[in-house]
Amino acid sequence: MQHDLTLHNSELLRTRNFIAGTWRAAAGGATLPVTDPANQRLIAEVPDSSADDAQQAADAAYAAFPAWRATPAKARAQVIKRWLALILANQDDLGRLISREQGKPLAEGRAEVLYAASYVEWFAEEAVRICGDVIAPPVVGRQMFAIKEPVGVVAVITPWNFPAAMIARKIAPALAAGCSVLAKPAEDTPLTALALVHLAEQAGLPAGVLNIICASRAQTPAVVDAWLADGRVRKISFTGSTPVGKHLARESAATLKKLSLELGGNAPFIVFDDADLDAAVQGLMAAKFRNGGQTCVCPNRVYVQAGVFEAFADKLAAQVGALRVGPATEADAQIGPMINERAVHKILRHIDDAVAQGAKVLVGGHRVREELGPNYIAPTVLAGATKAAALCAEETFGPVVPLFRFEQEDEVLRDANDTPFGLAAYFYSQDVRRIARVASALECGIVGINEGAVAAEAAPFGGVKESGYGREGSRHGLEDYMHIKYLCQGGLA
Ligand SMILES: NC(=O)c1ccc[n+]([C@@H]2O[C@H](COP(=O)([O-])OP(=O)(O)OC[C@H]3O[C@@H](n4cnc5c(N)ncnc54)[C@H](O)[C@@H]3O)[C@@H](O)[C@H]2O)c1
Ligand SMILES: O=C[C@H](O)CS(=O)(=O)O
Repeated sequence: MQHDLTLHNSELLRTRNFIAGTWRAAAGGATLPVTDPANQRLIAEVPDSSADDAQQAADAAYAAFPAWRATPAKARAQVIKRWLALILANQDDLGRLISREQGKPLAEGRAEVLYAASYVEWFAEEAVRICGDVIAPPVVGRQMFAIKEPVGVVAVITPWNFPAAMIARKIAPALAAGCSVLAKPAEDTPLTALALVHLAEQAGLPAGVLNIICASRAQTPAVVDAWLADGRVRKISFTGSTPVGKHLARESAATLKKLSLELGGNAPFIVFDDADLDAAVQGLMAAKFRNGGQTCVCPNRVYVQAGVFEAFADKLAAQVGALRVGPATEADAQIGPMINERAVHKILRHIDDAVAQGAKVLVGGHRVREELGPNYIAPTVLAGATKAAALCAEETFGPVVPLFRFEQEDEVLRDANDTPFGLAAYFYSQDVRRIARVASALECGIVGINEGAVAAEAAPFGGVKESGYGREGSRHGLEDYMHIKYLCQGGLA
């Protein structure tokens, strides 16, 4: 059953699983609703899959892998390029689909399509540059080679905050490497992923090479656990929360699967007293309020050196207070609804906890636009939060900026690194020696130096510590979908 989502290309609204080249309902016939976070209205219903569906998908992917692996890299690249062309040709519809099911402003939805497409383009090009080594033999009569081979069947599990980009930056390298794919998108935002798979089918991807099944939060463990227990599934590529990432790491040990884990963050954003304050404010606005703060790399703690604290706080509060909150249907909306009530409750808990411990609300701090629904939070700046505040240890994943004052560099580096997470960090300084020291001292995978917008397909994206391991994008992104085989040929003396 579908509701009022009109697309230029109506074929993009898919409400079935895609297994072995056919669109089908869940084996048990169950469905789950996909609702618009802007107003809680039903958009469509998709299959609520079970372990049976997971098994069927794994059968299909395993059967399709040998032929796809044997397909010349150039031919694989051509299919991926056709997929790219179809994604770009459907940018408007895909952008609207993203905004509708995830809630982000339409401009951000359209931009995400281009971001997703940039990964597809990157790995279409990388596919034909997979090279190995010819090794100088240490003894006479021997030839030695190191070749790269696809790992096999890959399960990709993705979050709701970037419904197109997160799945594209997994499927594209997997296909480029010659792997076959099992995809399980987030229960809140399956429609974009289903549309992308439809376009991959249109691009001529052979049946069984790419399979996608949807599942509710309740059914997802059964689906993914079936893949975890299946020895034919040789890799899990996961983007999501650290607790789920740890679960996948534990459960994949039984069959020693290769893992890529892009997990939670708790990014510090540091403003030193020698920073360009206007640039720092702009950088923070870009990093923090993209997708309403619902990104894994957005600043979660903002440290400002004492000498510039008041000036920075004033500049920031003025900009944050001017942000417009509303649904994607409002052209001037800059901050959309949060994804669901659970997310809203966490954000409000963080604000209330910080205030209870002495923080002052400079702007925001409450729900807004409640006539539209319960998921709208006012962009918020807090000053004077303590280290004991929940928002210091936990990822808020919303439009909340807690400002912390600091005196010395060594003090702020200690605080910045005082977290089990290590995904992204940002700092603003114009002192070249400080830039070198701080960039080296920060414990994370991504550092923005006088820059708040770090995402790019050419960059290795990933974290350290409990933000996971593996890298997505860049020339490193393909390695996670391949292994190296050493060939030693003797008898040539
Ligand atoms: N590092 C990154 O690139 C990155 C990107 C986006 C989001 N994230 C992180 O993801 C989190 C927010 O996304 P989320 O709420 O969708 O995360 P989540 O971990 O709840 O869900 C992510 C995916 O895992 C699935 N899942 C949930 N429970 C599972 C289980 N027991 N077994 C198998 N799969 C399960 C979900 O259905 C979803 O598809 C945040 O922590 C954010 O930092 C990280
Ligand atoms: O939320 C996580 C995304 O990976 C952030 S980004 O779009 O890659 O910067």
